[in-house]
Amino acid sequence: MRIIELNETSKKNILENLLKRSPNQYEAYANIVDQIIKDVRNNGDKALFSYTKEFDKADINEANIKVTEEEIKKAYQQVDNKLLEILRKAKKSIEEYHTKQKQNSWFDASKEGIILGQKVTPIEKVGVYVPGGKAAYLSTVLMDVIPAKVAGVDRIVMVTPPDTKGEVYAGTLVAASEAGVTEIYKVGGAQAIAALAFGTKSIPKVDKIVGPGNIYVALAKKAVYGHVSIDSIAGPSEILILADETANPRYVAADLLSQAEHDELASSILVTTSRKLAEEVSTEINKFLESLSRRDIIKKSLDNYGYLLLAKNMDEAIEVTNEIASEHLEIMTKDPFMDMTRIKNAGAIFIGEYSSEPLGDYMAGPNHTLPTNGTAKFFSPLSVDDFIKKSSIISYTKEALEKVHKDIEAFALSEGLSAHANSIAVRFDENYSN
Ligand SMILES: NC(=O)c1ccc[n+]([C@@H]2O[C@H](COP(=O)([O-])OP(=O)(O)OC[C@H]3O[C@@H](n4cnc5c(N)ncnc54)[C@H](O)[C@@H]3O)[C@@H](O)[C@H]2O)c1
Ligand SMILES: N[C@H](CO)Cc1c[nH]c[nH+]1
Ligand SMILES: [Zn+2]
Repeated sequence: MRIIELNETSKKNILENLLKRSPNQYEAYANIVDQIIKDVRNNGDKALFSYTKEFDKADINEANIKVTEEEIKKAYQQVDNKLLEILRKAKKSIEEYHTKQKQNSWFDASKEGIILGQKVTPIEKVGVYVPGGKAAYLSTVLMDVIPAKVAGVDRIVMVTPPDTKGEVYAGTLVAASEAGVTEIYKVGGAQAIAALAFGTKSIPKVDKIVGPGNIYVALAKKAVYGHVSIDSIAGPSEILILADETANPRYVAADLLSQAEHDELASSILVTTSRKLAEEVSTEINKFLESLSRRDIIKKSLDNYGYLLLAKNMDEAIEVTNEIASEHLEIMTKDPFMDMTRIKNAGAIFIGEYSSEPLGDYMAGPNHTLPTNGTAKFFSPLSVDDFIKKSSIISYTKEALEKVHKDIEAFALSEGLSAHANSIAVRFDENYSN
């Protein structure tokens, strides 16, 4: 991996290169995605089955699209007990963490004659996309479904692409059942997103779609936004490690490699004040690489989007870290908690040398569906908030309204809205009494 000294030009070039990975840069795929969505909207199941045949090479029809109880039972028989135990442990910590995010309705009656409040209601029907192309994402099932359950969502509809035999990986089915999914359908890609957004004979229309996926899925979510709500548009994985001379180069190298294996488009960046550390990390990466299974993906991702960046001092290191706004940020410095207080933009922050990123992917409890491609500047991790909505509550007695009625009427008239003014005034019209 190359070592690059930070200056204005190198910073600009790196930021531009990283943004090439954004779903916003893939308009070339938009035509095919729009066509798939239109087709599913107009032709329902027929289009859905035909795209599943074309892209997933699977024969799916009305009779086999929905995963049955028998298929779930069979999946449990196929899954190792040890894995089931691990899934349950992960579920417990994800549940504990997300329960702390829960917001309650509140009512304030502290002013005479007035009750104001906020009523929290779960979204009724949610669609969860679980990727099924290049890898099985059991952990993503837990991360996307558990916050919906904690929020109190009634109906959780999961979609995931089938294999060529028309089946879904047993581990994915078990994770879905453990997490509490209501129903599972064997469809993927843009066609699955369109089906959830508009409904077909086999698949129910939902109110919101969440979950990561490839470029077709990301663009389809973007296209149906407005017909349904969506979470953020998750792009390829990212890690940035902020480290000084006290960091262990082996740990830094191992952690950079962990996200590189997700995708050729994943990005892995070290920002350090120590040239010695950068050189040692480069050596350690080469040593580890030989023993890793997804070497080809890792090499491509490191060649295109891997950087060892040398900063003049911690101020410059933190400034570029905030500018990149990485999905995952690890801090391995002398005083990582103090440095964390200066971080403004990051999806998840891992503090200290024993908080390696995969801990957050699987077990710690916080969500691993995080903002990518610099969107941590304005987006947050998937959370219970994504599965609720709020209604404002307003209740005034006659006496309370009387104190402000003249102000409201004047305010309304200043906007030229006499019917608004009238709706208040009519209640204090002395010619009529109730
Ligand atoms: N951010 C996160 O939390 C997170 C978690 C897990 C996975 N991911 C990401 O999700 C992505 C998963 O992608 P994937 O491809 O493995 O699975 P996927 O399920 O997203 O995509 C597979 C589907 O893509 C469609 N497709 C494939 N080729 C097509 C074509 N030529 N035209 C139209 N549609 C086509 C097919 O319908 C297929 O079912 C990866 O980029 C991974 O990094 C992110
Ligand atoms: N690191 C990914 C999110 O960027 C999530 C994941 C799932 N499995 C392993 N990792
Ligand atoms: Zn990961």
